[in-house]
Amino acid sequence: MSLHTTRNLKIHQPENFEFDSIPDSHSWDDVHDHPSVEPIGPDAIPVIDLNDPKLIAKIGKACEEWGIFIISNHGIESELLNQLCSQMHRLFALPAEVKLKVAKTEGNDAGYGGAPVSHFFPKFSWSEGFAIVGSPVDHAKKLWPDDYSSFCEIIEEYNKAINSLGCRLIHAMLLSLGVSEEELCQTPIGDSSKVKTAMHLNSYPACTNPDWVLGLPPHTDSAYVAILYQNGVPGLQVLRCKDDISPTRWVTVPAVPNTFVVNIGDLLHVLSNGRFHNVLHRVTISKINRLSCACFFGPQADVKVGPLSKLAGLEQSPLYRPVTWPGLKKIRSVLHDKALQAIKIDSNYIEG
Ligand SMILES: C=C1C[C@]23C[C@H]1CC[C@H]2[C@@]12CCC[C@@](C)(C(=O)O1)[C@H]2[C@@H]3C(=O)O
Ligand SMILES: O=C(O)CCC(=O)C(=O)O
Ligand SMILES: [Fe+2]
Repeated sequence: MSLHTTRNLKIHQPENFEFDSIPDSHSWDDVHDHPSVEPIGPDAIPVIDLNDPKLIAKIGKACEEWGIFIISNHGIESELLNQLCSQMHRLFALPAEVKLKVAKTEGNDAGYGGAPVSHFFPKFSWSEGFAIVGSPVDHAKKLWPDDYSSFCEIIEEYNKAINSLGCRLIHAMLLSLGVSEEELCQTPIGDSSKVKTAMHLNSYPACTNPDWVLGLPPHTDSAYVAILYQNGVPGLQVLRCKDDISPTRWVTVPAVPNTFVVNIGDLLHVLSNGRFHNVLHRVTISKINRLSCACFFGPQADVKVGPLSKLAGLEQSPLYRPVTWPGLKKIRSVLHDKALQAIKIDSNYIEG
């Protein structure tokens, strides 16, 4: 079985995944750096019903204490989710040489390849990804010259549905921070015309020997927030730091049918002046193929995001300097997990 890196994309083609003993290139030394635990007792990840009368308080608490929660009763049809899943299957089942026609290129987020964050790690991730920014039509035409429209239609329909869900969630998050209905539109994030989305489709091939491989290395997302659909197979884990009861541990996020996982990214941590937790997460692998679709909500390219003046006022001084989303991604591409430290008010990092 040959292993190869394709144009430095840090991905391997699915046909190369069928080996029993894991090659050193894919075998991580630190998968078991902390124990993996189930989401029970104090580690039960909050599940929030979108129709809960106490929605705002519950979302606020989950964003502060966890940075991740599961949302039920979201109103998105399961039929649409099944269609999204079939399109993801269809995409990742294409031969490697076809997928490589839409490989990511330097400086461009969109296209087929590994996650940019994987470049900071010495080992390969057991996954392939496809990022969609704006319309996927040009890429879809290259993938399926004779039938690209079904993919584009499903992506567009899903994008609309997830956008309105995202706006409702962001609205609730801002209210929980004490921003009033009137003030919402004056914040960069409360004005939905200033929010843009990007999608990341992930495929994690089944692995016969999954104990030392990782689907995605530990990372935070750079956006405000991500909404994740998973195909019923668990794999996502979040880091919970040492507390009175337990040591630092990886908590497995359950894959509850008909729910979405919502997690806080760096920009909402900045906007909330550190109140919302930008949760560190990773993906483990199992003997079943897993598919997921992460939808990232972030500001339009020219919008600068800093701590809300309401939160960074007299009592608490602002912790971070304002940044744009591309600006933050660029700093992350150099400093990786030290990026937020670099935009702290008291840091002397100068963007190059
Ligand atoms: C719009 C985005 C958001 C990206 C970059 C670009 C497309 C791919 C996204 C991810 C997905 C996987 C984790 C991450 C950290 C990565 O490496 O690629 C994300 C990154 C970010 O959160 O910045
Ligand atoms: O597949 C998952 O569960 C998580 C994916 C993820 O973290 C990402 O795309 O940023
Ligand atoms: Fe992520």
